[in-house]
Amino acid sequence: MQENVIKHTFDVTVEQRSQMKNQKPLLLWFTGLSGSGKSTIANAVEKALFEKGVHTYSLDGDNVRLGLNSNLSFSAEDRTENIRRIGEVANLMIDAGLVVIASFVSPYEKDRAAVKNIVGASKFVEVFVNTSVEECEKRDVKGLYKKARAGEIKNFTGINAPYEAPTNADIEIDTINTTVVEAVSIIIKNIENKIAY
Ligand SMILES: Nc1ncnc2c1ncn2[C@@H]1O[C@H](COP(=O)(O)OS(=O)(=O)O)[C@@H](OP(=O)(O)O)[C@H]1O
Ligand SMILES: Nc1ncnc2c1ncn2[C@@H]1O[C@H](COP(=O)(O)OP(=O)(O)O)[C@@H](O)[C@H]1O
Repeated sequence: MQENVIKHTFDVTVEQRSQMKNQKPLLLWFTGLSGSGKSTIANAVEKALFEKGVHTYSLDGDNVRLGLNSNLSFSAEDRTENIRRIGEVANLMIDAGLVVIASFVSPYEKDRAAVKNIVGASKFVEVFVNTSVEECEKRDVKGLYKKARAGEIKNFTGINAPYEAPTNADIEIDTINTTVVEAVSIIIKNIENKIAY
């Protein structure tokens, strides 16, 4: 598509930036229904990493949709574009040497696979926050399930839009049987070797 654009190479490399930060960059990708616990666990993981001196940055559904992706809806096509742009942004942050924590519903398997392809499989860790629709609806943190049931939100994931659950996530967290503290410990254990310089 961009036939007249030629990639520029800079002298300071990702390896040098990584060495300076004493860490290897990584994308930790949380997927799950609205209210499943993505932001809660991602926030706790970022705090734990921050305390260990790891340079992180969090990308979160609501925040990105209020800014960078404010022109996108929740149609299947726009969700795909949402996730593609986030994958590209995460890839730039990886190039900057950061451990990126992304929390998006990301309901389509092919979109998550595309992000993995953008950043490279070795730098992608998928965390499936596995909470049933029934439980998310019971929590209804933002009152969105109530609105969706009342027909006030169309294309609401889990109610009237699909969620394709990952079949081979690197980490799966069942939030009924796993506390936030336990989830953090499972996730940190999984990634500590991957981010160690
Ligand atoms: N129709 C519909 N379906 C799902 N979610 C909806 C919808 N409308 C608004 N919201 C709110 O937007 C947040 C999800 O945005 P994402 O960018 O993560 O969605 S997606 O990955 O593009 O599917 C999601 O935030 P989280 O609750 O943090 O997941 C909701 O608060
Ligand atoms: N084990 C758990 N892990 C994560 N969240 C939990 C857990 N148990 C209860 N919750 C609650 O579920 C809600 C999840 O909301 P949130 O993190 O905003 O979800 P999401 O980002 O997936 O929309 C929060 O109110 C949180 O306190």
